[in-house]
Amino acid sequence: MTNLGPATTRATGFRAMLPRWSPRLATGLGLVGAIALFGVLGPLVTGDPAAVRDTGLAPPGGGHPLGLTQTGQDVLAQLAHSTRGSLEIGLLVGVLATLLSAVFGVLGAYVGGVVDEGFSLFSNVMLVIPGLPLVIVIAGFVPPESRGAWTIGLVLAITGWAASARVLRAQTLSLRHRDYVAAARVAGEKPWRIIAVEIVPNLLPLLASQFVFAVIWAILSEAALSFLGLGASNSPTLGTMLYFAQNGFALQRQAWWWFVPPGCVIALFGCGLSLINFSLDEVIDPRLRAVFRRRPQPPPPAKPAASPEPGVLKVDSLDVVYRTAEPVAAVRDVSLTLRRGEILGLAGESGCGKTTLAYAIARLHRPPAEVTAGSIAFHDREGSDGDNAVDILGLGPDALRAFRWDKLSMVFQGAMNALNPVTTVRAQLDDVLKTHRPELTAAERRARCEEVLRLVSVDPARLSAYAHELSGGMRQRVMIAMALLLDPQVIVMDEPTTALDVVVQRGIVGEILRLRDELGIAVLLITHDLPLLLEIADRIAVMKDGEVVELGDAGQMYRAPAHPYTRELLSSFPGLTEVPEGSR
Ligand SMILES: Nc1ncnc2c1ncn2[C@@H]1O[C@H](COP(=O)(O)OP(=O)(O)OP(=O)(O)O)[C@@H](O)[C@H]1O
Repeated sequence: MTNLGPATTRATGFRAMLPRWSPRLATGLGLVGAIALFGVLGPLVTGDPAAVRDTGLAPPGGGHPLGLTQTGQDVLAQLAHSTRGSLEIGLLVGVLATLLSAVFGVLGAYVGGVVDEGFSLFSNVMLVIPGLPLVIVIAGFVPPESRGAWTIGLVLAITGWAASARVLRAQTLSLRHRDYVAAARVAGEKPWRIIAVEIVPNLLPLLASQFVFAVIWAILSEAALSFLGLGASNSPTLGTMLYFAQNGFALQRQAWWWFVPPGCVIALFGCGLSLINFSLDEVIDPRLRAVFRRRPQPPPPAKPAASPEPGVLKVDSLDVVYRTAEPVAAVRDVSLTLRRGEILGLAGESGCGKTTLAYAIARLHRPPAEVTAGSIAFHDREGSDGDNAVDILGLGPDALRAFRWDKLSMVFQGAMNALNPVTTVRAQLDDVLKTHRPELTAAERRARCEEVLRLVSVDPARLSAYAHELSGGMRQRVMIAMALLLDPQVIVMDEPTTALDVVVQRGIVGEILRLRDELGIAVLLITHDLPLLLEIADRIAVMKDGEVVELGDAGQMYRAPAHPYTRELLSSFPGLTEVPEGSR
């Protein structure tokens, strides 16, 4: 049993946007930092890279740690100056390309309408023009005498921003519909402030990652251009160094010290920036952290079968931990039994672990969530309790696929958004039947789809509707119908009526009761809504900080709550005190 606290402190605000320290990030920063330092300080101590000596081509040694070129120039001095030149171009392109992509991606998507369409069209046109050939054409038009680092940087920036702009546009389109952005708009905040305060901070990890990518791209492209003789002709870069090495037949003359060092600096710099980029990816998608760090653990060994208490689902001493940087023990030593045909309510404040428990029961938890102790047993209708027991945590992938939805199904939190927007209701219901009941004919499947829709009081004509053509309550009913398709013995419902108005909520609650009575399904009903549970649940389990603090008959709990937290929860619904005793 873990001793971890349910709540932990986390990095907030700007600190939350910084990548976590890891060997990968340390190596990346080390490589980039060392090369940047070499580029900044190297030219100050290595002397004149253009100074010609009579010695000619010479390998490392004799006061020249990296040898001499064929004209007697010091390779180390050239490398230092070239590194500085390449870094300048990388930085310039990184800044310019990120700015251009932010203007065309973020601004367009936020303003919308014609501006967005215009910006989007322009980005798409830039995207389909092949990058490097365009750079070669543009660079070829600029006369060599005015082809400095700035010109090349500008050319690379103009050709390299479009892909990033599309990614930023997609992300901004998603962000601008979030509730907090709508709230800022309703509060009368000015558009520039909404972009600067609400949208851009959320895009920072993405912008940083795109900046890093643009720098890598610029350094590699500049090297390619220089190699072709189209690079910055009046300022040294790693690319021009390679160009001169190639012109001086360094490879044929086995003068490795001339071309290997610039090649290595390019490779190591790209490698360092890529490692930093991976760490930034983890900031954009924090789920990657846990996935990179942990492999899924095998489920704990099942405990010996418990006493034959009647029940279709038995959770015994279950612990679920989120293995994040500061592990969160979201479910702690939970034991409960769901009886056949019973509605068992699970109540508790937000964050107490209800959803985590529901997901663990359906084996839908994903890393970083991990069941660290306990067992979940399902007792099949076909056998007497204790026989035919299925150890849910021990099921293999195929057995789990066959078990889930067939014996135990789920109505998810926010189910209204769980329907696929681009396929009809029929197609979605049909898919479940095709997977689990391949023996059914098309006509039988259609009949079953119509039957379950009728069960939840939705007109079967709606089978050909898309999600957007249904009301919120209808979508919720369709989700319940989907959970009923295979005639399961248990349905776990996570907040099935949240976000619905009271009238629709009433209707759905009525359906749940009726289904329980008619089909004998056991329901584990999770909700914040304690009055609702008091009304329809047979028994209620109250959770606090990951533990079940009270479990008992709903009427009894209403009349005489045993745990102080249950009393507190009940008193937070003042209307409950007005309900005459025994009215349930
Ligand atoms: N992916 C995750 N990584 C780390 N901690 C998590 C993760 N998901 C949930 N938690 C933590 O686990 C605890 C339980 O969360 P859970 O979603 O189960 O609560 P809940 O009771 O269902 O809340 P609500 O009613 O608001 O949905 C919370 O402290 C939450 O912060």
